[in-house]
Amino acid sequence: MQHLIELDHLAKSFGKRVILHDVNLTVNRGEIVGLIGPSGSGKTTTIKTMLGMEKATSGTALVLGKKMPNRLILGKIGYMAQSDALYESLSAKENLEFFGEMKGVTGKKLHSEITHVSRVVELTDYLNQRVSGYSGGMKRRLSLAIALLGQPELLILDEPTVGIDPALRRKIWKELKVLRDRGQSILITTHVMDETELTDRVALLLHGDVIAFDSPQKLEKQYGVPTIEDVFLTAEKEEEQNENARHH
Ligand SMILES: Nc1ncnc2c1ncn2[C@@H]1O[C@H](COP(=O)(O)OP(=O)(O)OP(=O)(O)O)[C@@H](O)[C@H]1O
Repeated sequence: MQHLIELDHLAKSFGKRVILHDVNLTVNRGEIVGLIGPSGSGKTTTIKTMLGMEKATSGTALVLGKKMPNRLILGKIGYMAQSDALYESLSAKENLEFFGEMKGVTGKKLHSEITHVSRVVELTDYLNQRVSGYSGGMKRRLSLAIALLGQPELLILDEPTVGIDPALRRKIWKELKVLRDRGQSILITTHVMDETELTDRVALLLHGDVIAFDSPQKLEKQYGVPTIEDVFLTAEKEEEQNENARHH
């Protein structure tokens, strides 16, 4: 298997509304790929369609070489959805135990992993608290910790750093790089442009198309600008001009 994720001319409409036009994207082993785009550009729809939670209108999506949904494959990836799916009446620790066991991590291994992932997201002191008393940011952090359990070869993280303060965000990125260096692969969506400077490759999603896909450094060079935010603004402007030219 060459790519852990391979999206080939993926398209998705809801009724007459086209959300994804033509999304092409790959994730290789041991790399962090960012998917950025403004709110409503189709990031979550891309992820849900690739995971088979939404049916593609056309095109193909392969995850670990297989078409989703596929239960075996789902057990092998760490997926963090945009909305938290946690057991509110249970403690954080009980949530981690439950989801860890579902992934087949048990006994001492489970407890050492829980200790580690809780540290990464700085929830060690709150593990015995019920999730219903958690803030939004704490719930995001717990969801991320759950996704990391079992050291999955592929992590798919949908806006994992929303509601998380900058210091912890930096720490989380550091951990993601450690995982990447160990050979795990990560697809991460965000609308925080400066976060994508930390990815190996970044796909810019605009109106349901990937308008550019390369390393942040190469994109900055190609567009002759200093940041990914500038790349995005420049690419967006070019797209608009192309659109206008097509209509005149
Ligand atoms: N089930 C659905 N039925 C109809 N429209 C939908 C459905 N799901 C998403 N959409 C529409 O698709 C568009 C893209 O939504 P999506 O959630 O993929 O964007 P996003 O890039 O993840 O945005 P955000 O950063 O705000 O989460 C939105 O306009 C949304 O209203």
